[in-house]
Amino acid sequence: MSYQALIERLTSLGISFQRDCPIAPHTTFRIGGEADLLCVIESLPELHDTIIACNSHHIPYKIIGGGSNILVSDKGYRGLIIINKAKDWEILEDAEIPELKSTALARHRAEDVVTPLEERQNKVIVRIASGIKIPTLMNQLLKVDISGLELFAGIPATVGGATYMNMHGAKLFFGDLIAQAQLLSNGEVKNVSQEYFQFDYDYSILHETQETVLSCDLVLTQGQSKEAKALAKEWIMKKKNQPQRSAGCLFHNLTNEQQEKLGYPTPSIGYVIDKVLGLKGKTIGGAKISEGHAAFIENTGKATAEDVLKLINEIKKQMLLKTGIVLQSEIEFVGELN
Ligand SMILES: NC(=O)C1=CN([C@@H]2O[C@H](COP(=O)(O)OP(=O)(O)OC[C@H]3O[C@@H](n4cnc5c(N)ncnc54)[C@H](OP(=O)(O)O)[C@@H]3O)[C@@H](O)[C@H]2O)C=CC1
Ligand SMILES: C=C(O[C@H]1[C@H](O)[C@@H](CO)O[C@H](OP(=O)(O)OP(=O)(O)OC[C@H]2O[C@@H](n3ccc(=O)[nH]c3=O)[C@H](O)[C@@H]2O)[C@@H]1NC(C)=O)C(=O)O
Repeated sequence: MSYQALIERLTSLGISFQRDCPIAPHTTFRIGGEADLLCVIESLPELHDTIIACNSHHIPYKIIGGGSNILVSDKGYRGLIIINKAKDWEILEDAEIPELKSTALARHRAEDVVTPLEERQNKVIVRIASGIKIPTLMNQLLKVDISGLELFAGIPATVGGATYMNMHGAKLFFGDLIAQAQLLSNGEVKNVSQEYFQFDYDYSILHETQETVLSCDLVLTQGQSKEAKALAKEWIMKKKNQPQRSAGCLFHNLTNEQQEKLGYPTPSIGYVIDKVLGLKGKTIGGAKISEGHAAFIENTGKATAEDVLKLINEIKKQMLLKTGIVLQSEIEFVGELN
């Protein structure tokens, strides 16, 4: 693959890049080989222009947001890795507040659904660039007395990754808050509403279309920041056992039907890996099933992607043997993995 034309284009746009650059520092796992090319973009016009340049020179690219839901191959990535750090946001004054649907209500029993701070009369729409990290955004918004993200406190995802995966915190899904989004689709910018995404558990239509989220218009709450701060603190505390050098929960929790059929007290896949499969603490190379929460694999220092994959396969094998359930891993794989 020749990168010369792309390099010339990026240079003329003033976008700096590195060759043969390690991807691991841009992921929460801290695992992965080198990218042939890697650039860090700081604004939406840069993100837009970089993708257009890749398309016109037929160079594969991959966007990394928080890098919190990916496992990067030990062989790295052939193409351009784009680290998205576009972080502007603005309140859209007088924007119409649409009726929104909830993935949570479609999936869980209504009485189980936790909604963020019930009193939501004073709604506000905020347009947010896709590269900002959720904790940074939450804190900046709380400073101007806007709440609504507290159930996602402590999740190191960006707005783009959270949309792509329909991130959840408790039983609130990120897509539940999206009024509209601005996507880059085949070189064109388009506005789409919540319905377009077909949000489900760890799913949006972006898995099929490969469009890029430039920004999202979120319906948030004007006020209640004091209560929101307390709730955010509570969720951060609840997650204190979860390891940092990981990619979140590796598998979906059980469905209500699976849980009932197996007679387990919780749908938590962490519970199953720990108490049913007895695999908590199992280690392959530098990868370990976390002692803090067994749905996480953690990098104890020098784990490779191969180590993590072997551990994932071991969990899948034991799960199938003991419960008959075929587990699907929920993380995205980047580059060539065996
Ligand atoms: N509940 C929890 O405690 C935790 C949850 N998570 C989950 O991790 C997710 C990952 O977020 P993040 O770390 O930012 O994502 P990542 O950087 O890990 O990227 C994950 C995927 O999101 C896609 N993506 C990233 N940015 C964009 C964008 N602007 N437009 C379209 N697609 C994009 C990429 O797909 P591609 O380039 O192929 O389009 C990639 O495959 C969250 O949604 C959350 O669900 C993670 C950790 C903990
Ligand atoms: C980390 C993620 O989200 C996490 C989120 O952080 C936590 C917040 O409490 O709630 C979910 O975990 P979870 O369903 O395992 O909830 P927890 O409250 O941690 O555990 C539920 C029950 O399982 C038990 N449990 C959990 C882990 C474990 O190793 N052993 C165990 O016995 C716990 O004791 C508890 O009784 C999300 N997981 C999924 C797949 O929905 C993610 O999606 O990446």
